Amino acid sequence: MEATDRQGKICLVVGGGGFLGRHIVEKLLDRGYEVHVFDLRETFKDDRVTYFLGDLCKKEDLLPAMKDVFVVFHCATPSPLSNNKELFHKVNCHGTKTIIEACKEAGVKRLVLTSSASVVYEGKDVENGTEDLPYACKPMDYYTETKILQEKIVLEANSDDFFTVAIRPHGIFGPRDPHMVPTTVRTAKAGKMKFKIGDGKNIVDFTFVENVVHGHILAAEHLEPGSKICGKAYHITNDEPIFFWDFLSKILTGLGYNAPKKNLPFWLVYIIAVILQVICFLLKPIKQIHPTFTPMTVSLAGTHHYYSCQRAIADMGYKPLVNLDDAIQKTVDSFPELRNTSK
Ligand SMILES: NC(=O)C1=CN([C@@H]2O[C@H](COP(=O)(O)OP(=O)(O)OC[C@H]3O[C@@H](n4cnc5c(N)ncnc54)[C@H](O)[C@@H]3O)[C@@H](O)[C@H]2O)C=CC1
Ligand SMILES: CC(C)CCC[C@@H](C)[C@H]1CC[C@H]2C3=C(CC[C@]12C)[C@@]1(C)CCC(=O)C[C@@H]1CC3
Repeated sequence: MEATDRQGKICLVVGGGGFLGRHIVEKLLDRGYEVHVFDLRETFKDDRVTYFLGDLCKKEDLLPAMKDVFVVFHCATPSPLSNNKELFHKVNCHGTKTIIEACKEAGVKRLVLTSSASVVYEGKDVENGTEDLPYACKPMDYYTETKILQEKIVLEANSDDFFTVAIRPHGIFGPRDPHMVPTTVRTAKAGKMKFKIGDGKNIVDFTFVENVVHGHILAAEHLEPGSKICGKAYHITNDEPIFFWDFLSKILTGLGYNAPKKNLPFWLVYIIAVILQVICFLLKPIKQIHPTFTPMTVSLAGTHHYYSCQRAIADMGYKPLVNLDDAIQKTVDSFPELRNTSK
């Protein structure tokens, strides 16, 4: 899309106050779009942005933000590492249906959903998985369960006059990441990162946030009547699968922490995670506990899960903008507050 074509076009980023959402906002502004943000919370101020505070589950909150909008990016979610079944179903399912209703009422024609490559993951190895893999029959957590439902809702809404596409990133990291890097450092600081889970040879995709943003904007600019991307899902990765524990070790050593050297059997850690899950379930009426080591996180740490992005390369001309080594360095440099000062 030419720069002149972008002028006057309004993009709405639902969840634009979050990690990925704010990076999408910044890149849209750089490319000359007018940008609205819709979020529960105002996490930043920018005179170029029109910020709407509200709950995406309420159509009356959404409609003012949708006036004259060219495309909606929906990247809102409750925190993926929480375990609130009701909230996940409310926001990711009911909320997404509400966004679609509001789009149609406001005359918005394009919706780009941030889905997740994890919609096909159920704790077993996925090696170079394509978008044709079936959805997970037994999702490992409520987050994944509702991301599957959400993607189905959005892709099924695609029609001759309402164009939708789902972008499936995997393992997003980068500046202002609230999940990956802070959780890794917190775990290391707690002395729980002394061991690798499994043999340390499981291969995984980690995707730099700027590459995820690039995939989203490419999709929005290809989302036209008759386009082959309409109603489809696309994996967006760095296209550089890496040993899971090599990636974490680069992040940890980059921030001055020791990388895990020894190994623990995967099955042993998994059994401990399951026992922890049962204990947390029993204690729920007394106290909400969110352990770092859950069956899901342990499985992600001990199995292969990397995906082919050939469909995005072929259909949208996607190509990662930042390679993994540069991305890791940019990320480490962006978290001075997480650096190990005790050495
Ligand atoms: N972080 C990762 O590694 C991956 C994330 N994703 C997807 O990327 C998207 C963005 O994820 P992150 O940026 O990491 O999440 P985040 O937690 O940083 O941002 C989510 C935003 O959604 C907003 N939100 C939540 N409920 C809302 C509601 N009811 N109304 C309005 N706003 C609401 C939050 O306030 C927050 O600003 C999500 O859809 C997630 O499923 C997909 C693959 C990997
Ligand atoms: C405690 C260690 C064993 C793991 C530390 C790193 C983890 C916090 C991250 C490693 C893989 C990440 C991941 C996600 C969140 C953070 C990790 C578990 C997601 C679940 C985020 C939301 C998604 O859509 C899928 C991601 C898969 C990878």
